[in-house]
Amino acid sequence: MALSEVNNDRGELRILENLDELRTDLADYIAELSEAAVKERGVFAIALSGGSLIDLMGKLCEAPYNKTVDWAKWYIFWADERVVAKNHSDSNYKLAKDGLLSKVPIVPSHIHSINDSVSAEEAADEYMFVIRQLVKTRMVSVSDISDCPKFDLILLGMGPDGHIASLFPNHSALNETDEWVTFIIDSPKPPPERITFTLPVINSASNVAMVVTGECKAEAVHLAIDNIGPDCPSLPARLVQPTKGKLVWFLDKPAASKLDGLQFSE
Ligand SMILES: O=C1O[C@H](COP(=O)(O)O)[C@@H](O)[C@H](O)[C@H]1O
Repeated sequence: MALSEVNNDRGELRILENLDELRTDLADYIAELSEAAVKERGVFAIALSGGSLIDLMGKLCEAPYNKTVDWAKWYIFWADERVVAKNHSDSNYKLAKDGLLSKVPIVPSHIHSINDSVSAEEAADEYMFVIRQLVKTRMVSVSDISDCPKFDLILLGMGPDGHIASLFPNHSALNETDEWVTFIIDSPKPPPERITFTLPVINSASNVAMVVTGECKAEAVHLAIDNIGPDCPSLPARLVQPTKGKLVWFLDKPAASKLDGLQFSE
């Protein structure tokens, strides 16, 4: 069972005993949001990240979720992507395809991955154009405050440096407010060329889940969540603040180990 609490404006914290419990809680959460979105809008627009997230979503490929989730109503996007061939081991698309999308009955035309045969800049522009068309047809909702797409759920991981999607600490992409998707060619973590949702898009989502595990991320979790006063660095993860949507953190105990005021009994 999750140790769950609300930490002021930093969202709901769900701290799970171990990775198995986290996987189950995350699958339940995604399945519930999918059901609610399909009931309300007829579709579920979900944006994935790469990294450890896909493995942590693995329970969705198993019973009961593989049978109970309305996969035909899912529209898949990526919060960030590395600009490499789709069959490259660095591709977030390949990771999701191998670990999830090939194991459940998602409609292939609902999978909106980037064009991997153009430059990072062109890939970002094309991807934004695709999202714009889907906003027009309301497959993706629109935020009434920002005019940004309002995804039903954006799933984010976080690096030990506090980066989310491909928004890295102190990078100018963090300041991009005009575009929905931007590109970088100097990622501090390889590969260097990436496209990424911008903060306004992330913060316009109906739901944002931060899925973070492992002790190497404990310090970044503390800096992203705790009230650390005026010296608070502008850690990308701390800038995830959905305007009207709901933010939930899924943490295992090692990732949560440096949070203020939490004590775990052995
Ligand atoms: O490079 C990336 O890293 C982050 C974090 O990955 P993780 O393996 O530490 O969970 C990931 O969320 C992002 O999508 C990816 O491109």
